[in-house]
Amino acid sequence: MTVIEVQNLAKRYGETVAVRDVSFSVEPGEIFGILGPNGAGKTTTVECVAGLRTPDAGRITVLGRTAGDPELRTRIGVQLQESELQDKITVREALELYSTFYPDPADWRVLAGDLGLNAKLKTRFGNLSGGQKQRLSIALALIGNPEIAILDELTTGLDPQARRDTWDLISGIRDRGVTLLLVTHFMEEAERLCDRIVVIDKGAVAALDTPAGLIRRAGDEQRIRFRPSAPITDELLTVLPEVRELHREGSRIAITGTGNLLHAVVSVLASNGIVAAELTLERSTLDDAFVHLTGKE
Ligand SMILES: Nc1ncnc2c1ncn2[C@@H]1O[C@H](COP(=O)(O)OP(=O)(O)OP(=O)(O)O)[C@@H](O)[C@H]1O
Repeated sequence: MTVIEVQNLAKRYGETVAVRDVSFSVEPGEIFGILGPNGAGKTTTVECVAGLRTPDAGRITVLGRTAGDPELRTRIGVQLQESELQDKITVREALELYSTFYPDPADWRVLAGDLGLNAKLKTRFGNLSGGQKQRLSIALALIGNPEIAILDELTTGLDPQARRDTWDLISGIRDRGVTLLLVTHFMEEAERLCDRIVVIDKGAVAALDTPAGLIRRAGDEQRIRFRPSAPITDELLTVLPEVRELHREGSRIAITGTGNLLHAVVSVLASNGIVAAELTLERSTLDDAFVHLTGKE
């Protein structure tokens, strides 16, 4: 059974069209990413899935029910960008309070440990750093042992180590069978975590694919750089069908091309008795795919 089904979602705020036409479906146990430039409509989309906003048009079903159905409240964990906690509440109080909202809550002590909050249990929310607030909001999204967790900008504000720890935590949650819907700006995060990604641009779907599939769409272009051990002519390499462009950067040569570029270039050099020193190879990344699809850096 499809866990989340979004069909032709549309939502506007007054004159602003936030979501024009978005459709996607999420399978059980998937980590499904929503990627897109600022203002693309990502948060509005997940808020509609979470039942926090009512769509103007389209249909959303979650676990077989219409989004917003009160029965879904305890089955979905939501972490949104803005936390609604009061400044005076301590971390421990928040965790204990949220545990009482659910029929089968997780052990908040374990979650606090997993999210590195143990030393902060007595700290008031208002005195937490941005990263600590973020970690608490992730813990609160997971505290009800949800079947689906919706995480919006999950690692924004976290330092690189905390971000990696959170990725491990997310992978662990998926391994327990939870389906995850992630909104993210971080390409590395999307590439590392997501099984599939929908790219939303100006309120509509620009692409829906696996991270590798999106990267392929950006073109299979590669770039190699090296320093030849002896002078060579451009023609030696530009005649190769794999080579699209050759530049000289001082004593180094930079080549872009496709297919089995590295093998083709190194073979020609070797047959001419030339060694490619300081050789590097770069491939398209999800960043390239994103720019290709949305035209935005
Ligand atoms: N409550 C609101 N009232 C009016 N306009 C809104 C509201 N929330 C969002 N918008 C507008 O709707 C559009 C989509 O916003 P949304 O927050 O869904 O995009 P987003 O892709 O999540 O953006 P970001 O990456 O910046 O968080 C934007 O133009 C935004 O200004």
